[in-house]
Amino acid sequence: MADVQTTQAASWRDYKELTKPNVVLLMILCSAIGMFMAVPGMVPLDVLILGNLGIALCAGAAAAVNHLVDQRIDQQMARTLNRPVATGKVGNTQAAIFALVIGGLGMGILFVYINALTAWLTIASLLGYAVVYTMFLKRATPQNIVIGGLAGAAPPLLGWTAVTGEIHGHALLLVLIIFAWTPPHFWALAIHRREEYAKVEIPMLPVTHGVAFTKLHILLYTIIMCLITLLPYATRLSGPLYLLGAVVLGGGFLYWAIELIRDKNPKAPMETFKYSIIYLMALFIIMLIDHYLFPVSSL
Ligand code: HEM
Ligand SMILES: CC(C)=CCC/C(C)=C/CC/C(C)=C/COP(=O)(O)OP(=O)(O)O
Repeated sequence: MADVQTTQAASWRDYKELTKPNVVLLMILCSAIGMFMAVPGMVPLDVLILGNLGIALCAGAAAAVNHLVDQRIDQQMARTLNRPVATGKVGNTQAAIFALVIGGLGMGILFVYINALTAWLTIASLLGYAVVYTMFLKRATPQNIVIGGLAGAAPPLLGWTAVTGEIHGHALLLVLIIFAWTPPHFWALAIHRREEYAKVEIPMLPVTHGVAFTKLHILLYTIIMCLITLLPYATRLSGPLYLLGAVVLGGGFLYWAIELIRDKNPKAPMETFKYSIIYLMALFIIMLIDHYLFPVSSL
């Protein structure tokens, strides 16, 4: 890959953009809440700070690799053409060094201050997104984001193992929630952007199987996700406040999934996408509040 001609000096903002900061922020919210859910009391402050820092740096490194690898397609899509590697503001070598430095730092923090299990699981997620999804699956199959979604769904498990050093069924349940959430989250946006994905020959579901098929699958995954979100209550990880939150928020998601199928509102795909982000954020925050208001021992 030849270095794109660097036309303008890169600023710290360009490097921040390389890490997909908003995506990583929501992931860190999920990993931090995974930590709190793993224990009845307070999470040790060093684990809270260093654990999330390590996970965030690794996720940011994975995102920087994604910018590097996807620069050609990013240059051709309106949504992504101003990205720092796509424009050449950050060169290939600079982006690669940046990813290596922050990724190495993140791994070092996790190995030294947290535990090897969390470090290995985080490395697996980093490679899952940067290599398996970005370099292969994304270009190979419309199931790309379903399989690749596992890497993005890992944060609550990473948070949980950072505190306990063990994989617990409850942590896997939290992963399952994000895993089921990812297809509706992404396909809603992919419907809106289907022409751009078609132009760059990325086989996203609305491109390969059409919009109606994708909407049906958004509804099916939303139903599965809503059922999965009941499991923390059923398995006594969470209490009544969480259950209420999951039902109300899930109802909102189902509303948008049905709106999509009714096809009366041209803004519905982007509204569904935006709602998906609020949904995940709110679901995890309510789970956290419930954890302390209705501790397991009182249920
Ligand atoms: C393979 C899995 C995923 C795919 C394919 C995907 C795809 C996308 C895409 C294409 C965008 C639009 C980015 C843009 O506007 O430039 C986006 C935005 C976003 N995603 Fe995802 N996503 C995935 C997983 C996740 C996960 C696991 C989280 C958090 C737990 C997440 C949180 C977000 C947030 C917060 C935004 C808004 C970013 C912003 O406004 O800057 N995504 N996602
Ligand atoms: C260590 C750890 C937890 C790693 C997780 C890595 C990570 C940042 C995953 C983000 C998922 C995401 C935004 C996918 C979009 O990619 P895309 O290439 O399809 O979207 P784009 O076109 O906007 O780049």
